[in-house]
Amino acid sequence: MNSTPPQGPDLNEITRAAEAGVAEAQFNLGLAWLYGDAGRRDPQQAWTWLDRAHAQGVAEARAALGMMCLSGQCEGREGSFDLERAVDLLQSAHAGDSVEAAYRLGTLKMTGCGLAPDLAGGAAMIEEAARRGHMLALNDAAWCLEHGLGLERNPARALRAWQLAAEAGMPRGWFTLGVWLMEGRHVGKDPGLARACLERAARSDYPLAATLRDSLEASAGDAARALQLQIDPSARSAPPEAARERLSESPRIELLKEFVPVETRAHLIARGRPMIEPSRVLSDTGTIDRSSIRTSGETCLLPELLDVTAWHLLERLHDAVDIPIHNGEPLILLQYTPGTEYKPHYDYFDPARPGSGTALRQGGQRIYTLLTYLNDVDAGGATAFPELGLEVAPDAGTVLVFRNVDENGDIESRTLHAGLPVTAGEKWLATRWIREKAFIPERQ
Ligand SMILES: O=C(O)CCC(=O)C(=O)O
Ligand SMILES: [Fe+2]
Repeated sequence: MNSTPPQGPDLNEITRAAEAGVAEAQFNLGLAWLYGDAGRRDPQQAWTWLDRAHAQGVAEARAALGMMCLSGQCEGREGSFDLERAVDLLQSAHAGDSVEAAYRLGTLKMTGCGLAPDLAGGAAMIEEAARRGHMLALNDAAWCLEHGLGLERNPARALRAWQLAAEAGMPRGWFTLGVWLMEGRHVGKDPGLARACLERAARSDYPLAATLRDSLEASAGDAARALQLQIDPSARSAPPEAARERLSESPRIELLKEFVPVETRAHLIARGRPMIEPSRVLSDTGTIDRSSIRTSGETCLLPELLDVTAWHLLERLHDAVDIPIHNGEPLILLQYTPGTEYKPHYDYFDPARPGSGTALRQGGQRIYTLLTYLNDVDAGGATAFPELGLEVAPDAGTVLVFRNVDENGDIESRTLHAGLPVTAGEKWLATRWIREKAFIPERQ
């Protein structure tokens, strides 16, 4: 899926070629329908044309069909997921040399989704895709090299990978270089140069880039110099250690401060932003509907679509509460704009409530809630526990952890909580709800 989908006037020509049986045109037309460049999005058309290209041996079309199965558009039907078929299609595409398939299989292997978990094997495939110019793979490979995930930790190679990403125009590359220079991590501290790199990221509207840039007083340097940076062995090598703070013994509530680095936070906002839809809540009848209780926007990062950075955060969150990663519901990204809120509610499923049955069958009770604050909010947006007289400020990088059940596993009504209205700016939050058993969603 590296080629650019056709736009506007070209489309008629491509459609004619596709209808005449030209495989490459069928592939491009499929992508155009998939991403909406054909005027409107139509997964059915996308599937049809990609499938024809696939029948003619286009490996990247096979990879695109695999991606459709992963993202709930199998056979062009919305809401239809098929992990097994996705993996089959991706493996066959990879055998046919698809770069997209190498990248996606790499992430599935690393995260153990649909394939046996294999950190080193997954990282090797991601590196292969990065070497062949796959942009997302370049970012993920850099992350693996910096953090020693599946690849040997190597800041010098990570720096080179971020430089390549920046050079290729990826704002995440500029952002990371800016953060390293700002913190003096792996490279010498240089606020002027950091400002210039963050400015490049901010110009592409990369999340948090403008805020960080504005926090730097020094005059701007020339961002291009960041592409020649070398590792400085005397510089700091890692982000600061997180600190735990207990806010309540019973129910158990604690903060993990400075737990989530700014690159992860910006990346999650960047992933969430294009997919945000109005939030919904579980009703008494078991349906999931829009409601005045919860007026934020949200999206969910399905496990099949996790990238290495998002997955790495989940691993660390689950380690912090010592519960296996498969007990987690998919990560939810929430966006609150001024005036929006999440009114007082419980995260647990009350067994006495008629709508709870289906939810409880999918992995049991929600024993933990982990809320990660992704940005600093200009005003408002605290998380409040009215029964406990407690308010938690949404400090960027902090994780709020609370247990929704007591020592006996019974629901704990004092965990009643609310996301208070945001009064200025935006609030971005990542919510991870963790079940008592492995979470097995009910979906086709
Ligand atoms: O926005 C908040 O602070 C609370 C969010 C929340 O309660 C939830 O996502 O379950
Ligand atoms: Fe909640």
